[in-house]
Amino acid sequence: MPVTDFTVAEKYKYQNGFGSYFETEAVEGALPIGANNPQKPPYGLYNEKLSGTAFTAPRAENQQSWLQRILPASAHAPFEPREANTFDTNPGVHNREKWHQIPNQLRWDPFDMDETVDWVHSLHLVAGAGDPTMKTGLGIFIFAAGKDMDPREAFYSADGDFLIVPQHGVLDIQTELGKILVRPNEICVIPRGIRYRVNLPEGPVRGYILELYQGHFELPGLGPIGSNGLANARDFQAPVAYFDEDTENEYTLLAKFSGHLFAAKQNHTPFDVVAWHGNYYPYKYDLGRFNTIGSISYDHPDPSIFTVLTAQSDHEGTAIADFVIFPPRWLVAEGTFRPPWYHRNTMSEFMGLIGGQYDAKTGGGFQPAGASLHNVMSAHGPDASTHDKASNADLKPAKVGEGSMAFMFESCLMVGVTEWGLKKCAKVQDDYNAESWEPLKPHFKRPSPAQIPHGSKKQ
Ligand SMILES: O=C(O)Cc1cc(O)ccc1O
Ligand SMILES: [Fe+2]
Repeated sequence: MPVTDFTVAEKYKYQNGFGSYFETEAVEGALPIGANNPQKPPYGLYNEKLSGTAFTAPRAENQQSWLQRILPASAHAPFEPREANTFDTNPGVHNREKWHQIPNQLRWDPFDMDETVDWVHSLHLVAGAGDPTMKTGLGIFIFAAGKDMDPREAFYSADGDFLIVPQHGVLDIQTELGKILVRPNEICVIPRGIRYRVNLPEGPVRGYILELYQGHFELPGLGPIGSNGLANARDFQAPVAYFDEDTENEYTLLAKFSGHLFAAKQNHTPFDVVAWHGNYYPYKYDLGRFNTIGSISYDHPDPSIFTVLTAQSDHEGTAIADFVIFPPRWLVAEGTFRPPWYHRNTMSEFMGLIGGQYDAKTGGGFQPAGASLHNVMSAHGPDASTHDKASNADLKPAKVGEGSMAFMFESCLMVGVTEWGLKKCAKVQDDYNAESWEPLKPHFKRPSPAQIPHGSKKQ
């Protein structure tokens, strides 16, 4: 069920639609009419373009917004490196950190809360591929924070778009373009460059982030499903313009740039956008609104039917990142082994669990706030206890995943694991294979020799 049903009063106002062209004014008349660069913009504001794609990107892909603000984003002192020895989320490039490329199936126990840090310092890169300096690939982060960001700080990532999946706690996000409240079972996307500040109104938070170093997320094509279904465009919500007015106090702008942290001072608030229009903006989506589609005859379909958002590579149908969910749903397939099949995938699969239990792993080792990684061609599938139950189940219609939400970041890229992800976090389970697949028993019943025309030898 949706988190944001009609009975829950929302703290902030939104405008609805995915990829829509929005206009929003916190002060009526702040957007110039019929021009982007009038000699004298309304109310003495500055206008500023924020480009999310190359100027010359095809019209259908082009993303940008025009911001009407009290002072331009460039009005700050030069950036200085901050925490250069500790803040590095771009392994390989600066040689302090390196990727571990390993074929093992990996599973992590729930990641710890950390109440001592704010949003910026809560970001732990666990896995990824590519390089933000080349605008290729993705980074997968775990976040765990217990402190509000300083009210005089704003953060942005020049490296990519953040797809944020909270698992615990509430994120109150003030962005340049307005405010968004994000709770578990909701997600939000903060595109590259947008400045924001995260408050934690209900205490500690924890969750997952996919940072997309190339392109942007879009809704998957629906093919024969038709014009509605899966995540519907109107359920995506963008903030309305909201601004602070402060040109007296000192603020710090924090930038994540090639995985490193930089800081610059400025003597005015970064949150001074009075109005904006465009199609480059942060947005949120309530996973409870996903219209889940599945087999109503037989067989287990590909999980692509559960794709919420996709970011395509240059090869259509092959994603740099798919965000896929496994919501509560009815399984009715007849004569079918209903959980996921055993498989090896040319794509890599990183999974997390927001709450409840995932129907492919009923053995107990895949827990909320934990994770798993099945890399390119790393074999996986239901654990032995799930196989046993599902092979003998009475195939009545059954609701799976009640109160549960698992998700997958699926990528065509082989993902490496960081030193933190493999060792420092101390959450990798050493009994994943032993618990999941090694206990599987052969059930092969050898037919009579006449039934095996080409022969085979029993050892
Ligand atoms: O491995 C997993 O649990 C994810 C998954 C689910 C599914 O229903 C089919 C394929 C797949 O990779
Ligand atoms: Fe899989």
